[in-house]
Amino acid sequence: MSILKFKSILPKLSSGILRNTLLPTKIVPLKILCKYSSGSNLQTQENEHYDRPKLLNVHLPNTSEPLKLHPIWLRDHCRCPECYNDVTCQRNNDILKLSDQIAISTYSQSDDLLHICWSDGHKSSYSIPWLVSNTYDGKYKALQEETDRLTTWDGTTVNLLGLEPISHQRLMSDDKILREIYRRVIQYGFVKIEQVPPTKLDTSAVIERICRMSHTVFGKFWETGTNFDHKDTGYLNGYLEAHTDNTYFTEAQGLLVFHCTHFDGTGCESFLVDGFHVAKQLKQLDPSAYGYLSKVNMESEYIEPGEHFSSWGPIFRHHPVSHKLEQIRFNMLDRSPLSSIPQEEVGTHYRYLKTMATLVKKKENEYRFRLSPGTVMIIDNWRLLHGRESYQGERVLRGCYYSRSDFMSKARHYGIIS
Ligand SMILES: C[N+](C)(C)CCCC[C@H](N)C(=O)O
Ligand SMILES: O=C(O)CCC(=O)C(=O)O
Repeated sequence: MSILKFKSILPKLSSGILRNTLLPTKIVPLKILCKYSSGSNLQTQENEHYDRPKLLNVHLPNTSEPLKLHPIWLRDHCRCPECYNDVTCQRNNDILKLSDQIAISTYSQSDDLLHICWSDGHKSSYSIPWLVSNTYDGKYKALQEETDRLTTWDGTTVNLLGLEPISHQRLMSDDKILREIYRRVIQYGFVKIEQVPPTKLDTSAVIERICRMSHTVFGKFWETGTNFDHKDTGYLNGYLEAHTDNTYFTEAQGLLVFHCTHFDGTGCESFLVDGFHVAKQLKQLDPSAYGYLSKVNMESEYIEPGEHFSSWGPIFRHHPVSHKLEQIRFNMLDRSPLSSIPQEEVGTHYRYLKTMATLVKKKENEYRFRLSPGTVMIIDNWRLLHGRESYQGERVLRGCYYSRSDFMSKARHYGIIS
């Protein structure tokens, strides 16, 4: 086993709220002094095998375990212009040309770079902070151990978040506010933009300034209250219990944007429920209900002339690596006929579903307010549930969806998630 020692400080740790704490936000130029280990530390394993190769061990300061690097991984991750196109940020390599027999001929170090000459004559240089933050130990394992840093709330604590209003004028003139908008959505599940002129043009300009509108079956920039061009209760004036949208899409739209541009009537109070808070309550109240609703697949559907959407999944969906709660799919109106449960077991199913629905409907969990002309609201549709009371009179609600992938791409760009 080859051993390489680096004596230095570790790269600065990230401050992003959802970032893995072990990952550097950027590669900080480091003064790393490389000291090769003495003869006794330089070991060569006998019986080298494809899965038990000579690993290059890089000793970093303040860590007990060395960073272990397999030659084939290192050769595959060469970032030279021949192997990697840093304009397209894509690899150039053909994986089948990557030799299993590849071996390190020599290695050296200068500042924070590790240089390698390969047995095939190729030369590579790697930034050591980059190696730390892109390998199993530095990234994947850290992601598995990540703790939740979101701020969940109920109907009382939501008023204590102390969020400064964000004005239309500020949004349209100050690029820096965009990061804050993304931060609030990720941290709290919603954000409001105030003093937006209640016109179609101004609403769409606000929407487009933040992210791309998504084009779904409902169109891009939709309007309700004035038409019934999609056969959904959202287009009518009745009571809508708290729900998430698009439980019937394979990827539910990530964010919802609402702007009530006209209201002349009575009723129509809106409410939001922090589904992640409800999840915590359920876990505490009835852990087996939480476990069940995290596991059992339910089908949801949306049907209108010419369309039939369907998707399967549990109510609580967890991240495949961190196992943290990632998405709530909860819309009791859009449930398909229940076929995923043998009839003998449906009693338990309804009992768990009702336990969850009771928590969702708990008054203490609801953040109540009126959506009124001037306020554009962005809501995390993977976390918050939204609803409204019935109303009489005239109302125009405009809005759009942002896809999860699009919104998270920007949040990552702003350094809020990793
Ligand atoms: C938001 N907008 C009015 C366009 C569509 C509403 C769709 C509501 C539907 N029941 C669902 O849960 O997805
Ligand atoms: O009309 C509203 O305020 C909410 C509509 C709604 O819940 C929906 O369209 O999903």
